[in-house]
Amino acid sequence: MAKYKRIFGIVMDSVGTGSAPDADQFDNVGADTLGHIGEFYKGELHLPALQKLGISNLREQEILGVPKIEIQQGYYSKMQEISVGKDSMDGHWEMMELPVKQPLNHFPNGFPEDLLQKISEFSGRKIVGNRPESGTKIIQELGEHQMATGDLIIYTSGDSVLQIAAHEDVIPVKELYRICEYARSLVNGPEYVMGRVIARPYVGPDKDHFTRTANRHDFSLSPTGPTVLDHLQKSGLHTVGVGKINDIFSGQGIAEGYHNESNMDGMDHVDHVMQEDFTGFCFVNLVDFDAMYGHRRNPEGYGQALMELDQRLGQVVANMRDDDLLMITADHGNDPCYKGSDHTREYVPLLAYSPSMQGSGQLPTRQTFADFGATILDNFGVAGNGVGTSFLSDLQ
Ligand SMILES: O=P(O)(O)O[C@H]1O[C@H](CO)[C@@H](O)[C@H]1O
Ligand SMILES: [Mn+2]
Ligand SMILES: [Mn+2]
Repeated sequence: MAKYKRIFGIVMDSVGTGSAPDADQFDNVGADTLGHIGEFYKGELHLPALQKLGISNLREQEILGVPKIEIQQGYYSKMQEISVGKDSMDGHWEMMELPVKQPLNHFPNGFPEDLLQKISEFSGRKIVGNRPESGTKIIQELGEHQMATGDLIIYTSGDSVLQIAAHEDVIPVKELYRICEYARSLVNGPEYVMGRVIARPYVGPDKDHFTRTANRHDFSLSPTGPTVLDHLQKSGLHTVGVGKINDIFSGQGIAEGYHNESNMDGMDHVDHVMQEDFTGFCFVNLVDFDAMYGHRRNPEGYGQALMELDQRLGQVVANMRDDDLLMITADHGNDPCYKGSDHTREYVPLLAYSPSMQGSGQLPTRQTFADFGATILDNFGVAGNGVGTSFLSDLQ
């Protein structure tokens, strides 16, 4: 019989905990999402629920305002990434035992002409932008032009992403999705292989009032092999995806899915799923940390969002059943105090708690995010891709 009947895995998107040993290869030495937010708050960052779970204990240096404590609930550690990229897809796929080993295409100098021409012909629209840029900056710069001309705003970042920004009144969301689906078909290989095509709709009257909407949609590369989610589903276990999870795995291996309007909406979905009776795995992504604060280099907003989540986590912990396991982690870093506007190559936290645990303490640092998925498979006695190492027997 499974040790835990229900496993809840919550990914705090981009909440890294210090630069990874290979950060130099990404020009990210010194990045530390949690550490720098703590410093920014000068001791006023309060995360009591995460603190009890060991969020500071897992670090060499505690988060300012969140002292290390002696008795933790459950087990804590940190995980290192082996995927070649530092995007959400890399992180989540690796957690599900499918690390991304093949480098994907990046376009730091803009997309090739042939690709853009095809998108232009398909959509009947001209293309502007075509460079790596922050999504909020580029709509401020080109949004009014788009309103006047109907041109598509296409841009990228340090990740393997092709993003299309479109004002909802000028290019309806449905049309934008169709264009993105077409663009997706162009970057599935063999010539170009990209992680994600992302629809970026926004609204607003003018450049000082544009806001992006929750109609964002990610069109990911389909998983290139079976994932932990597939293995679980094939073995008759229930799988739930909350937030971006469904997009990241192209729906593969997910039986029940929820779209999040925000982090708090995501936590409402968690509360809802916690009331359901099932045997299996609920995989949750909370993207606001990344999209609203990390890429925007906004440490104040980031800290606020962490404190809001912390309150909700306190309730989750209180509502857990004895045979529930909660694991909290992240998919990459995005230090809001770092240069640029891209993700940062960092360790991610790993917190594991069940009310049935008798012990607590530190687990060895995980050499790959895949240990997360390997532990879930081990719990249900299901064979996987053999990539990670289960820490199930350490949870006592
Ligand atoms: O600046 P915005 O549009 O939020 O884009 C960011 O979001 C993408 C996906 O996380 C990243 O690759 C980065 O480009
Ligand atoms: Mn992410
Ligand atoms: Mn991101």
